[in-house]
Amino acid sequence: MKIIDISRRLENGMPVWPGDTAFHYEVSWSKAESGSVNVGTLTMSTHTGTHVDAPFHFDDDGKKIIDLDLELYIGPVRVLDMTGKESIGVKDLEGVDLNGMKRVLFRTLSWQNASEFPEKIPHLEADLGPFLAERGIRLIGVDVPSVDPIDSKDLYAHHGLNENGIHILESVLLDKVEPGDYELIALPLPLVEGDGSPVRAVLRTI
Ligand SMILES: N[C@@H](CC(=O)c1ccccc1NC=O)C(=O)O
Ligand SMILES: [Zn+2]
Ligand SMILES: [Zn+2]
Repeated sequence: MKIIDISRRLENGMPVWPGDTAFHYEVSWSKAESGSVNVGTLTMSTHTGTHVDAPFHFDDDGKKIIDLDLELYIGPVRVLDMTGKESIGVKDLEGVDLNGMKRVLFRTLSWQNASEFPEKIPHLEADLGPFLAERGIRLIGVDVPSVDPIDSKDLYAHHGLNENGIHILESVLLDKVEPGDYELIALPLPLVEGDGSPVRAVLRTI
């Protein structure tokens, strides 16, 4: 059994959503000062790097991170090849076997330069929510920072998935992952007020 880390590295200077808080880590209390330990301070947006969205991110009445069912974030997942697509919809999933799967990851490989925030990403189409829900999917993950276009304000895909009970994992790193079946572990932090949370996402070969 092998563990594949599909998390983006969290480091100063890393790309973040345009206009959002930059990621910053520093040792704020050094061993020289404290006499015993280095202690760090983090400043970051909840949508930094590999992260999950809580429905509260796009719905004032939606669930917060602490309310999410952890069962969703651990278990069998199918990685599907979606390379070369401008958007992903039902048309791309016809004939794809999702039998018994609760979790799916779309591997678009469209975010080529990891040190820069992408200008254009493949988005999910509105027809996907009902289609995936009917087939039992509860969690969807993408290797780009959003399931909607970067400049979207209506966030159709976010809402459409949420209305169908499907949760969202964003900015996983699938460059070294072959399509197929794995076990996913991607647990959010216990953020009581959180609209999103960074996760350490891994795949285990089965
Ligand atoms: N929907 C995107 C994030 C997003 O839209 C966003 C993230 C940080 C700061 C501003 C954002 N959107 C502003 O319109 C996401 O779920 O990660
Ligand atoms: Zn997000
Ligand atoms: Zn999102």
